[in-house]
Amino acid sequence: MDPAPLELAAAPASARDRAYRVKEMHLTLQGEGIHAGRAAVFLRFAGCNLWSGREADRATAACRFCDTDFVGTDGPGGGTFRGPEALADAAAECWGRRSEHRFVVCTGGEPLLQLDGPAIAALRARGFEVAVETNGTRPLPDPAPDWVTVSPKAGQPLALGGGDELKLVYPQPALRPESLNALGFRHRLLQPMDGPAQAENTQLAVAYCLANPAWRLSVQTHKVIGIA
Ligand SMILES: C[S@@+](CC[C@H](N)C(=O)[O-])C[C@H]1O[C@@H](n2cnc3c(N)ncnc32)[C@H](O)[C@@H]1O
Ligand SMILES: Nc1nc2[nH]cc(C(=O)O)c2c(=O)[nH]1
Ligand code: SF4
Ligand SMILES: [Mg+2]
Repeated sequence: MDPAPLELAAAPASARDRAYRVKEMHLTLQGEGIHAGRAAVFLRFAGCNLWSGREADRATAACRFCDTDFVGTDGPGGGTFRGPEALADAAAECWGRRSEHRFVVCTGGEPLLQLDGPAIAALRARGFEVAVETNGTRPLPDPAPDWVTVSPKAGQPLALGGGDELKLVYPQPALRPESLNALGFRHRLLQPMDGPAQAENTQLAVAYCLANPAWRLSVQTHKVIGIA
């Protein structure tokens, strides 16, 4: 049998053997929310609990407006990473040698199906501030990410009652922004739903923010400037 290094032999099997399935990993600018414009490694986990990712299933999925391909591990920088250290090493390589302001955005798919405490600790150990973009249906790991963005989906109960930013894709007729007022978030944003009605949805979001100044607009800036 192949002997494991001592420190790995001492670690629990779950942390040592954990395989993370990643659709893509690349350096870009955060396009959305309060951190829009900030350089970040985008770590996009494969898979979601609200849609299979297959177009044939979209019309019957719990979340039907998704703008993202999160199926498989075949994107740029994607793959299966064995253990938190391998995952964090790949993110550090993506960032490059610069040491300051390291920022990783864990997204998906639904990142909280895979992102666990050991992965967050390994990313932090490499100097990263760790952000997550989640649909809010799963609890946070321990240690928790440094920045939590929750984007709730109509009809899907929230497991998270607060966070750093609430980013509601708008409009979702069965999920009015007012119904989220009691939740504990530092920032509240409306992000116009992309798709055939994107221009109209943007006007609706602008009107809502003008009438309700606790909310601000989140434009998907990466789409405007044509980066990933
Ligand atoms: C692809 S999701 C992945 C993270 C997580 N599953 C979630 O839904 O928050 C990343 C962000 O894109 C948003 N998003 C997805 N489809 C969108 C669309 N058609 N228009 C605007 N935002 C969208 C999500 O609400 C979320 O804030
Ligand atoms: N540039 C850029 N910013 C983003 N912010 C959230 C994104 C996501 O898909 O989670 C995203 C994305 O896909 N690209
Ligand atoms: S929950 Fe997020 S990743 Fe899943 S289908 Fe909806 S927008 Fe896409
Ligand atoms: Mg995206």
